[in-house]
Amino acid sequence: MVAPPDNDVLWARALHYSPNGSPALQGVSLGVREGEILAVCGPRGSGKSSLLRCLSGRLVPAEGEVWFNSTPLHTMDRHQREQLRRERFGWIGTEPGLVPELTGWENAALPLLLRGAARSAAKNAALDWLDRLDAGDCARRRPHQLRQDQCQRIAIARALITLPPLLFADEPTAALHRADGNQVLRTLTAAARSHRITVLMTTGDPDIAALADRTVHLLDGRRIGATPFHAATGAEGRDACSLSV
Ligand SMILES: Nc1ncnc2c1ncn2[C@@H]1O[C@H](COP(=O)(O)OP(=O)(O)OP(=O)(O)O)[C@@H](O)[C@H]1O
Repeated sequence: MVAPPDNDVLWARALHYSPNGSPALQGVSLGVREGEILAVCGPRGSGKSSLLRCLSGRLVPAEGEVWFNSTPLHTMDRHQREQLRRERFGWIGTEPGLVPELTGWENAALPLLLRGAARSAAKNAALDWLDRLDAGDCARRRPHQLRQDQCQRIAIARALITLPPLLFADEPTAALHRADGNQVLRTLTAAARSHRITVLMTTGDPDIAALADRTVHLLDGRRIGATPFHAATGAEGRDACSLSV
């Protein structure tokens, strides 16, 4: 086993994944630096979700290595991976996946409540995050009373409330109206930057990818190059990836 580079918080080498014989990932390698916001782009079926699921320990690749700092995910058993995901990773899916019986703030506070936090402290933290995500007026309503973008803001608050070192977002705004999606993502990336949360997100939308520090592209389960984002303007861009395919 090869040790990962010191400056990468997440590092993957030569990932292969073929569900039901369909080659979703064919040798993808990737490094993500601490505090970086990285967008994985590609057309439908290019392997974006499969990559995110392998990197976050939701799936185990058939071949290859995944390291979180100095911890190898690919050799962990299921219980160890679940614990790591619960304690260190955040996840935002395309659908909010809220609990219908709970209010907005209870949904956002759920990770803290499950960790045994006092209800009042968890509520205050949830209200704070909902405010920051422009969803303060959703706190006392249940999901069926809310719009899709409001539910997704609650899901983002739920993912951020524990301040995970690493946040995975799988097409987090794909189900939203374009303007809503862009605004939700701006708030998410601003919150992540202010807390130095590393973010790995997938998207098929170049406008969403433009909010990241760096973009990598997938096609047919392979990386087809890495571009430092904003390289032309130098506005927010950081160095290119430490590893290529
Ligand atoms: N569980 C599965 N069973 C069979 N095929 C799968 C499975 N998961 C992914 N695939 C196939 O692997 C390829 C990559 O899928 P994946 O969902 O990772 O791509 P994607 O880029 O996220 O696409 P989308 O934007 O449509 O979600 C596709 O051809 C898909 O049909």
